[in-house]
Amino acid sequence: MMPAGGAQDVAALDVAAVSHSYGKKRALDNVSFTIKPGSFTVLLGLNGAGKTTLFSLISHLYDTRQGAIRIFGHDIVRTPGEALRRLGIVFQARTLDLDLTVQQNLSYHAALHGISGAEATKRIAARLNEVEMGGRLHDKAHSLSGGQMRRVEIARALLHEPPLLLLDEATVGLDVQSRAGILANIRKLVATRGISVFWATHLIDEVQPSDDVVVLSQGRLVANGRISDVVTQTGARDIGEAFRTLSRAGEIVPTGHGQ
Ligand SMILES: Nc1ncnc2c1ncn2[C@@H]1O[C@H](COP(=O)(O)OP(=O)(O)OP(=O)(O)O)[C@@H](O)[C@H]1O
Repeated sequence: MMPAGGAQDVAALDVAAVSHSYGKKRALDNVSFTIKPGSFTVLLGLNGAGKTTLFSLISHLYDTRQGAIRIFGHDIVRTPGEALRRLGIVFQARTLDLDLTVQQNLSYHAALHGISGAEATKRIAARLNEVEMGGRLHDKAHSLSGGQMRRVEIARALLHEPPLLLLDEATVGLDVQSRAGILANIRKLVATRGISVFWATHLIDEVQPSDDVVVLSQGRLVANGRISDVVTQTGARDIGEAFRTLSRAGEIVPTGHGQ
């Protein structure tokens, strides 16, 4: 099933010539790329590459002053309501209210999107089941593990049925098993529901050759395309080596990270 995001040929996300500065610090420099509908696209970059800045612009936390960002054709500055309706976000920082139950956390978010009553109840149950958290509806958020909280946040981000989901370092701080479980869950959503996912990480082991990738280094786009093609273009043996080469091209590999 394809989600109702827009025509098939419209990009899920179109980032066009976007720059952003904090005072004199240029965090993003003329970045352009698109994300195809129904794809899993990885945003790779070492610390300080500009990933969080890019996500803040896409989610309209910051104004895009240079360049344009469109979500399924809707400009985030000119038509933020239309654009944001199509976007779900899981931030790096934990955002559940720990004193509320899982259901209360999700009901609150549903209400913000104008979803209430039986429809909210139905959607909350369906989304929690998808992330294997259906049995925890009435538990307080503080009783969940870090990985379980992340799953609930993913369910919450999908309540308004956005066709594009952004996740900013969603697996940071989790153990290997939780990381793998969450990643598998998200990949399943792409395969079964046709959602487009933009997954920011600095962990190479979360990437598969068939994924699309956007590589940022020091605020510049240094590679974009199917991972297997990017690996071939850089003459590397694997994505790890390709990423190290691309990071060196951006002159940002810190001591001990490059070789
Ligand atoms: N509020 C701010 N004020 C000044 N400089 C900032 C601010 N936020 C980010 N920067 C700088 O902009 C650049 C990009 O930062 P950003 O947080 O977007 O990178 P990132 O790829 O998300 O890194 P990390 O994984 O460490 O969060 C960095 O050099 C950072 O120091």
